[in-house]
Parts: sequence; structure tokens; C-alpha cells
Amino acid sequence: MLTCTAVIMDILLSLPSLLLLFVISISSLLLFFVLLSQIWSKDLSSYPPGLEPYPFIGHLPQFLKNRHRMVDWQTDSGRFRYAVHRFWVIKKLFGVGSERRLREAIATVHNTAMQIIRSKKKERRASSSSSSSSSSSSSVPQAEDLLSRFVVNEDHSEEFLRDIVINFMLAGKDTTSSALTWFFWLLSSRPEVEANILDELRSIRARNPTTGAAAFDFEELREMHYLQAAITESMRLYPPVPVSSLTCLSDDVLPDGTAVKRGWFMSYTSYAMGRMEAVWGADCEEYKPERWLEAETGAFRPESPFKYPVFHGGPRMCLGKEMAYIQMKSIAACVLENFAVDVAEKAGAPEKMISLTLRMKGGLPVLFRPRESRV
Ligand code: HEM
Repeated sequence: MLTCTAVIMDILLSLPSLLLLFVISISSLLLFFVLLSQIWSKDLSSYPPGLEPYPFIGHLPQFLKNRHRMVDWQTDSGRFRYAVHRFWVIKKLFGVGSERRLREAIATVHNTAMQIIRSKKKERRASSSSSSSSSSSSSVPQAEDLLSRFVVNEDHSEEFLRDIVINFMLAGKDTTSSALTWFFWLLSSRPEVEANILDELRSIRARNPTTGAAAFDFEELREMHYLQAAITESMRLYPPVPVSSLTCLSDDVLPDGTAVKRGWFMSYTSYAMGRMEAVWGADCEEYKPERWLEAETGAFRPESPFKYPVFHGGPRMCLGKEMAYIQMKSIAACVLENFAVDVAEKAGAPEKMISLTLRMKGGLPVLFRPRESRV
């Protein structure tokens, strides 16, 4: 009896030590994984988008071999790539590492978006009061741009408007700027493509001499088949959204017979698809706008979005595709008509930087030389 009481006393006395031991073990385990994930986020540079080795335990040897070539997976879609599934939840709980940086970054983006909305609302109030004092007609000012059209609707919450602004910035601005940067870089080493674009602009101007120095209008932009082909071909090699990731809603079978299960996380890489011989033929690595043109008429010939998934395919395809082409053609035509664009540093291909969009590390330094006579 005495022995039994002593054992129970022993256990009770050692409970705090057991608890301490337990806490130390759990903390060490957490620390180990935090360190592991931090180590994996270091020293990461360019690697073909979508082809970077994922840092799962089973890939450790591959990781050790390629660690200097990996993209900074912690700053883009890092949450999907932890060695321990959902480990980011713990980091978020403690507000450490990449999750702390993410929280700060989100706050910065939200503040910027809110500033844009408040200034748009202020602008609207000012123009509303000036129009009501200067005119007897008490009409609400016309919504002249896309954001104004959302702001005029009083039912939209600030959060809704904030998400609209972020959507415009992310979906609309970063994509087109990425596309144009790679386009101008490719053009810098292909004078014959530039000459063809200039010829096209010249013939459009010749058909509509009255437009003179004005920016090209919508109809004229539609007539630019060669420019459309040159930009499309550039996005084949450098797609602004290089990797797209989705979750399966239900069990399915892919066209090639691969079975996928509900909840599976899937990615496809437009970057890799754009460079596959099986998809584009033996000249897949070449920049050839002509592959997008009808041989006889020179008219632009689009491809199936499932072959060219740069704007995604199916029901969730990019809603801004046409708008993106108008923007890009308008900017490219206007710049090329007035300036020769010289890339400042031509040594080798620029380094790729992957975030949600495919960026060029350090941007593209260029020199603009005004053309002696416009095209
Ligand atoms: C070169 C320019 C652009 C490219 C390459 C591009 C590409 C894409 C891609 C790949 C997606 C699908 C993303 C996914 O679900 O995985 C997408 C969606 C979307 N894009 Fe674009 N985009 C471009 C420009 C624009 C512009 C200018 C706008 C509008 C301002 C826009 C608005 C959207 C919207 C609203 C969606 C979501 C559609 C939905 O989920 O139903 N995009 N885009």
C-alpha cells in the first residue's frame, strides 16, 4: 500500500516535469519545422516556372541538389508547398516568418486600395457638388471610368470595392505590364519583326490619313493582325500567368486518362506548355509571329485556349482578354510609331522572377530614341 502511494506521489510530483518535457518536445518539433521551412526559403533564384522541385520530405535529395535554383516559394504560393501540410496555420497563429510578412503585405495592399477608393469617392462628391451649384439639372455625375461605375452604386461595401480595385490591379495591370516587358525585350533582338509591325502601322495610317497624329482608334487596333500575332507569340514564350492552380471539385478523369480525385490540388503551367515540341512543333523555342497568321490573308488565326492557356480556358477564362489586347496593342503601337526602343543591357536573357505573374528581375532598362519621322 505504502509502495503504491509512493508511486502515485512520484507520478504526481513528476507531472509538472512530464508536462514540461511535453512542452519542450512540441516546441522543439515546431522550431525544427520552422527552421526547415526558413532554410528552404533562402537562396532561391530563377527556375523554370512550374518546374521547380517542391520541398517535400521525399524530395530532400533533389532539393539539396537544386536549392540554389529554386524560386522563392514562400513569397508566392508558398502556403501550398510546405513539407508539412497546413504548417502555415501554425506560423500564422504565432505571426512569424512568411506569415508575418504576408500579413504586413496584405495590410499594405488593402491600404493602397482603400486610398484609391476614398480619393475616387472624394472626386465624385466634389464633382457632384460643383455640378449641382453650376447647373440647375441635379444629375449625378457620369461614371466615366470602370471604378467610378462601381463607386456610384451606394450598395457596394468598402470591402467589396477594395476587392474590385485589387482585382483590377492584379488581374489587369501586372499581367499586361509583364506581357509588354517581355514583348519589347524579344523585339529588341528581332528587327525584322519590328519592321513588319511598323509596315502595318504605316499602312493603317495611310488608309485613314485624317487620324493624323491621334492615337489609334478601336477599329484601327482591330486591323493590327501582325501586332496581335507578335504579342500573342511573345506571351506563348513568356506567359504573364506562368502557372495556374486549381482544386478539383469532384472526382474526374483528364482527357489523357489520368484520374483525379475530389479535393486534389492541380496545377498546369502555361510556360512549359508554350515550349513543348509536342504542342508547338520542332520550332517551339523560336519567336515566330507568323505561326499565328493565315498564310494567304495575313489575318490573325487564334488557337484553342486548351492549346494556348495563357488566358486560361473554359468557364473561368480571363474576363479581360479583349481589353488586355486593346491596351497592349494600343501601347505597343503608340510607342513603336514614335520611338525606337533600345534595350540597355543585352547580355543574355533577363532573369525571371515569379510571383503570381512572370516578372523580369530588375525590370527592363531601355533607351527611347524618337524616330526622325513617324512611321
Ligand atoms: C495579358 C493580360 C492578361 C492575361 C495573360 C490574363 C490571364 C488570366 C488568367 C490565366 C486567368 C485565370 C486565372 C485562374 O483562374 O487561374 C485570368 C482571370 C481573370 N482575368 Fe485576366 N489576364 C490578363 C488581363 C486581364 C485584364 C486586363 C483584366 C481586367 C481588368 C482581367 C480580368 C480577369 C478576371 C476578372 C479574371 C477572373 C475570371 C474568373 O475567374 O471568372 N485580366 N486572367
